[in-house]
Amino acid sequence: MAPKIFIDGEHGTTGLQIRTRMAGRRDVELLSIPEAERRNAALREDMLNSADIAILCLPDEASKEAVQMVSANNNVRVIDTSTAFRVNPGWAYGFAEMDGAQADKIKAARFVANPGCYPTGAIGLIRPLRAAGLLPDGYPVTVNAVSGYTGGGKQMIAQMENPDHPDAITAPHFLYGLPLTHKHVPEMTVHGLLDRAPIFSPSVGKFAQGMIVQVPLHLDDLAEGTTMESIHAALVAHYAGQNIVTVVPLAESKALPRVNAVELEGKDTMKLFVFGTPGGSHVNLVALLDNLGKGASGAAVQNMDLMLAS
Ligand SMILES: NC(=O)C1=CN([C@@H]2O[C@H](COP(=O)(O)OP(=O)(O)OC[C@H]3O[C@@H](n4cnc5c(N)ncnc54)[C@H](OP(=O)(O)O)[C@@H]3O)[C@@H](O)[C@H]2O)C=CC1
Ligand SMILES: CC(=O)N[C@@H](CCC(=O)OP(=O)(O)O)C(=O)O
Repeated sequence: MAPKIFIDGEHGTTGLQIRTRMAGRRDVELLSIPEAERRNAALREDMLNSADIAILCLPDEASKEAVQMVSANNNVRVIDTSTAFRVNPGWAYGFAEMDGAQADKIKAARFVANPGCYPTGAIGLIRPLRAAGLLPDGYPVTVNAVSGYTGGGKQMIAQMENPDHPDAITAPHFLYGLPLTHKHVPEMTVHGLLDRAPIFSPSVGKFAQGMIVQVPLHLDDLAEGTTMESIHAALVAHYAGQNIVTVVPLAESKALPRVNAVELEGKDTMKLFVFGTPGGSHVNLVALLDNLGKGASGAAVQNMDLMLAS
């Protein structure tokens, strides 16, 4: 019998994209509730407890309630796409490529926390350098990013797409998270293996799906002898043997005049770049992804497939 999957929040931005990715699959059975009943708690509880895997695409508080609804039922495994459980040690962090053991942890887990979109880029760049000893303790990491507006869910989509919305946003590109306390900072710190929280400055552009995450570094303050080439080599070694996260060859990135935030729209992969000048004193590490692909729905389906393979 095909495993049953229930997407709680299936009519929201992340949920809909997961549904699209599952369309036509015969190896799983999708349980579904009509859109008008999406907040019917009794019906949701029933569906959640009938699933082999429940994928939660809800705000944090609703996710916590959904987890409560299945906590006594060991037959149900959970993938949560919210921020609620990402630094909870009882949950596996759903970034399979972040180190060699992570895919097996996800396969075996009952509870999997799907990473945030920005942390996927930031951790993807930072963790291999921490693991290789290139990024020393105490280094003041900064993370600057731009996201497509679908990252803000249904509400921001309406603000960006509907000029008559009472809170319509007309800016083509805006900074937010200005108090520097964005909810993704703990996750970047813990899974980036950082001993100091990074300064994180996010922004949104007037495009639906796509994301650039930048981590600029001073080579003089890294482990002695670290160069642009050794950073690139560490990333290449870290991501060897899989095809979701690719490290762009230095010769290729050197020839690029610009990086297009929407290049990976609709794709579930991530590209990493190392920019700088050979012999120079600075590098800029860049991750390119779709906030709804490897940054959310694509990662959730990848995690579901790992869990089903266990
Ligand atoms: N968008 C993105 O790029 C990413 C999103 N995420 C996370 O995924 C989760 C979902 O976000 P997103 O899809 O963007 O949000 P949306 O607002 O687009 O969708 C959320 C869905 O959940 C429903 N919902 C809200 N509260 C409840 C409740 N109490 N009970 C049942 N259903 C409820 C909403 O219904 P209603 O329409 O009635 O409000 C809506 O259908 C969030 O935790 C978000 O942080 C993670 C990574 C990236
Ligand atoms: C553009 C935008 O608003 N983005 C969201 C993050 C989207 C994401 O990664 O989702 P989680 O909330 O699940 O972490 C934000 O900054 O809150």
